[in-house]
Amino acid sequence: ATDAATTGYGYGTKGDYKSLNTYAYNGTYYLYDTTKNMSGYIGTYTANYGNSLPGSWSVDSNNAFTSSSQGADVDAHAHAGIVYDYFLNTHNRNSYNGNGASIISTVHYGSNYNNAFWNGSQMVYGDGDGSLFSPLSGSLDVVAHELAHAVTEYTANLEYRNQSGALNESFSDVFGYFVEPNDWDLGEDVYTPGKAGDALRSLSNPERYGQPAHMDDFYYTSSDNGGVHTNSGIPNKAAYLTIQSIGKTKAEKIYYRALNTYLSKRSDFSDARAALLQSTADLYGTGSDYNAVKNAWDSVGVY
Ligand SMILES: Cc1cccc(C(=O)O)c1OC(=O)C1CC1
Ligand SMILES: [Zn+2]
Repeated sequence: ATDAATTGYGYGTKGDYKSLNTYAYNGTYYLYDTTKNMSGYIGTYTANYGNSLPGSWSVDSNNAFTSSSQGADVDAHAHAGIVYDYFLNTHNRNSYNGNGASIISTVHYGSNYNNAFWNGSQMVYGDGDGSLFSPLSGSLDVVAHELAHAVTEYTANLEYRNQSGALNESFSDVFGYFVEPNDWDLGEDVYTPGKAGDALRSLSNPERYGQPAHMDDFYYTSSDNGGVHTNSGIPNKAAYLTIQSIGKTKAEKIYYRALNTYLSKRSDFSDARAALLQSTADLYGTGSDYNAVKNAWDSVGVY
């Protein structure tokens, strides 16, 4: 059989041209990227609107993934490659397990499914219902958010409930910003396609989308695993203040070091403050950067 790594192209869900790392096998082209220095590969599949995973390979007959139904596939594949490159180039981490594990994405999951998630083995994206969300792989910060859940699982493994769960969510939102730092919003590219200027969450103004930005407003609830998508506003605000003070380059190093070196499954907000202060001291000493991190967590009422 003739088979080889190829370069194809396609249009994302926004109609934007994207070059794609594909693979030719027996005259069919696959969203199968073997160009990275991984023991595995980056592969994109489609659930064909069903619920079985990973589903079937996303393929094309002429290496041009240009049909409208392929937009989500194109975005998931291209964005996964960008996020892989970010963790390797910025943090010297080879994939989510640090050892080149395959990055698998499945798109067209379910019907009008307004969610995206890491299921412990792979990323899964719904197409959205066209009102609340457009296909969720269309947003780079969403893909980074999901892959960051995998990184967290293989590092601190923050338990997905209460404060440790809100930290889990916050680290995913913060790495979503680090990968796509052109705004403080999360999911804005796929959230409410019919309405401009809004987002799923905001790091700079969590309150804008119903999240607390201070411990005084911590939301005690049994829903959403103890409000993990709500209370993440508090560490998110601290991250925003930190990045504004010490800059993205230093901030992303202390966030990665805290997650990879100091945090563990039951860590709470106070542990995150301590872990980020220790990471700052390790990397940059206890001068102005250290005081900026301290002030950020003081500002959100976490000591
Ligand atoms: C849209 C959505 C629904 C439920 C869970 C998640 C989740 O992955 O926690 C989710 O994705 C996000 O939050 C990403 C950032 C937009
Ligand atoms: Zn999440």
